[in-house]
Amino acid sequence: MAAFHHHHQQQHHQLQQQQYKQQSAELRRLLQRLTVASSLSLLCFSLVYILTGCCQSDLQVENSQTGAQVRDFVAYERNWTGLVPLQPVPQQPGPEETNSSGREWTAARRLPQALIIGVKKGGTRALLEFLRLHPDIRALGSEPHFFDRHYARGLDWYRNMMPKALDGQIVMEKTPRYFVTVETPQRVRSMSRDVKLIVVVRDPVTRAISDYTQIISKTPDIPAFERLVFKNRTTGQIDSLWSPLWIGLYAHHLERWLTWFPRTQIHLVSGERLISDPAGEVGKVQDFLGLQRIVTDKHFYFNKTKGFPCLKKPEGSSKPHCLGKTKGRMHASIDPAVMQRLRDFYKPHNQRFYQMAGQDFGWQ
Ligand SMILES: Nc1ncnc2c1ncn2[C@@H]1O[C@H](COP(=O)(O)OS(=O)(=O)O)[C@@H](OP(=O)(O)O)[C@H]1O
Repeated sequence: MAAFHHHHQQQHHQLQQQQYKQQSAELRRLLQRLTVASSLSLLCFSLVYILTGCCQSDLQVENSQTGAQVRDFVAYERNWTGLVPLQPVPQQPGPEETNSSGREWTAARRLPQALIIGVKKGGTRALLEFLRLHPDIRALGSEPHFFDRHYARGLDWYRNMMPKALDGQIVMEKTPRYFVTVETPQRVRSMSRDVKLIVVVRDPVTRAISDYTQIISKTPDIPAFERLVFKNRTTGQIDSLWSPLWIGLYAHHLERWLTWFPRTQIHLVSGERLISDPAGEVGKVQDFLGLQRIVTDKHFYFNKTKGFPCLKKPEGSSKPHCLGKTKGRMHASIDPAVMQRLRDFYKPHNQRFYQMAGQDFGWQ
């Protein structure tokens, strides 16, 4: 009986041990699962983080006419708003975010009140970077191409692209292609009838060569400039529909804008003077925007190596800074006879443009 009792006790003990082992195995499995789950979620977070970074830079490239150009200014991308959510974010601050005078304390995203609409290769990047020194200007670093390429995404998408701005600050962006795209003026007007428009213009012949220099740097196999400018080389007929020449027909493009906006709402900047007297040209833009002239001579110095004005202290940095390598590059040398033919071609167009502009830009 005692033996039976002992045997029974042993069996019970073994059973208990087995149960205990089973339980601890289950616990271990649970722990393992927990570890795997938490590692997985950590991995997911890391992935999302990395992807967010990737999308941001992809978008920057997509949003510029030239990826290189945006990369030139990566150091300046302090206003960049990060990954653009397709869902609108709440724009109005809550009551706790306004002070007793009703003025907003926190910055909010707003649609732009000013646009640099052109012209490609006119000096638009230089102007935008100079204007960014002004504390009352908040400018988007990249080119959003909203009105010409991404219009279907809607105004909420566009607003979310903009940097946050305080009350009284002017929000702006630059997309040089707006000036020459047919549908743009009407679309801009339907966003706001009061928006201020800025166009940097430059001698159309030099501008065309600058444009061509960029094109050939990306597609080295294209024919020579001298071949592309002519529809028929023997008759000397110019191919005015070739994009680098088409863009330079400023009077034609401005006329279109003037059917939607009064002349007073469009400010023309001389691309040549923006180089020879940046403070003077930026001064006039500040007047046009109704801002105090805060960006002045003091902000610029002439960099002899670069051959262009540079910033003593660009936004968010204390070091002097010039624009990147793709700005102010050596142009392809062009047959002087072809240059002359182009000057003759543009002469009447330029005269008409000077009349509309109410100023002579002094192009040959
Ligand atoms: N300060 C300063 N530094 C460098 N470059 C300057 C500057 N001011 C004006 N420019 C002229 O800007 C030309 C490029 O124009 P954009 O910025 O409008 O080009 S783009 O349309 O955005 O590609 C660029 O054209 P290229 O000289 O043909 O490279 C410059 O002549």
